[in-house]
Amino acid sequence: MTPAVEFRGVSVHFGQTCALSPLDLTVARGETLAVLGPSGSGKSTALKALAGFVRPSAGRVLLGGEDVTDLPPHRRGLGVVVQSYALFPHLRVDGNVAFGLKSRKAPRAEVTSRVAEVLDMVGMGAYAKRYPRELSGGQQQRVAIARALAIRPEVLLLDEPLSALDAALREDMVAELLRLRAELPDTTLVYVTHDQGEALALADRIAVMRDSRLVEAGPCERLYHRPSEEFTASFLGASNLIPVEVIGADGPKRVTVRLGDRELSAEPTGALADGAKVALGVRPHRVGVRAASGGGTVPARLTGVQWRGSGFRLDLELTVDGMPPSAVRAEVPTVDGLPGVGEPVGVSIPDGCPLVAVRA
Ligand SMILES: Nc1ncnc2c1ncn2[C@@H]1O[C@H](COP(=O)(O)OP(=O)(O)OP(=O)(O)O)[C@@H](O)[C@H]1O
Repeated sequence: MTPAVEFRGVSVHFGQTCALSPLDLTVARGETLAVLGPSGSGKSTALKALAGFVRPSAGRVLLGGEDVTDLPPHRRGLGVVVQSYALFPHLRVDGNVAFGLKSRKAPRAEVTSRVAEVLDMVGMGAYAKRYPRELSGGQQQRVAIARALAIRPEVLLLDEPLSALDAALREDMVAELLRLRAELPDTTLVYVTHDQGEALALADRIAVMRDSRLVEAGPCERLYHRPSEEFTASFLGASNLIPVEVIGADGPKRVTVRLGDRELSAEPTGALADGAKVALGVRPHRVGVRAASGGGTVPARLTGVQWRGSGFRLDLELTVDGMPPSAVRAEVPTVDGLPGVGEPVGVSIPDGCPLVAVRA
């Protein structure tokens, strides 16, 4: 089927600065793609190239199979929501939401019914006559989403739509976006965020970006549990990357690795070339910490303890003979029975963690 969105070798330069290295990426109709990456990784630039706000230096942008690279933003038929709400301050809520329909010369009756419909969709039906300044941040962002949806776009672009809101409100808004998503099964969503929680909650697939490049793209579950790239493992789920030595393959999906004098079974996430430097990706909550080393544990030193309310974050340094000290983070429910900071401890790592090939 023709993809709803297609980037074909799209790159963007601002003078000497490369803001987007050639990007090849497709989004299927009805799919939610999260574009995830740290600040300055090129996420917004990719979205702006798609929306028509910046012109690619090379490559083509296609919507529904049609090349729109040379079309201005308003002729691309996209809905766009940005971080800063960008509502028109002099227009009431209904005026803001009607704006796109009026500029498309929609009949008055259609404008009225559609405005009421989308405001209800985002739970803002009772606020139609307010001005943006009379609304909270979360309410303004709901209106911005309603405004973007009013023209029934096939593709809705959201650029960090929740980042101006406080943490509790962001979680409520994610739940609302999921509900809205279910009401619009055919609409394609491209959601730019630096927040992995939002990406995992909302997206079908994630495109991970770093340094103006696409690192890898794939279904959320695959990227979270079996990332191919070291950066994905550390950024998505804050995996520890523990250097290990591969000592044998037990089939295509299992290899045995050695960490000190411990042998562990691990799951490879891609082809392992001879001599590849590999790391075991271990989430902090899967790292076990005990008082003394021995008994199947890896020797380590406790370097820091932080109480986080629901549990503790422990910073550790693996002290394996023949290996440089390696920092590891653990999340544990209790520190009862553990020695103080600076003391030796034993770290246990479960079988079945993904093995990430690290390029030398
Ligand atoms: N108008 C511009 N002129 C020059 N450089 C730019 C411009 N816009 C972006 N860049 C640069 O391009 C790179 C990618 O920026 P971009 O805004 O796409 O990143 P981002 O991942 O969206 O970051 P953030 O989450 O901070 O918005 C950055 O190095 C940025 O400084």
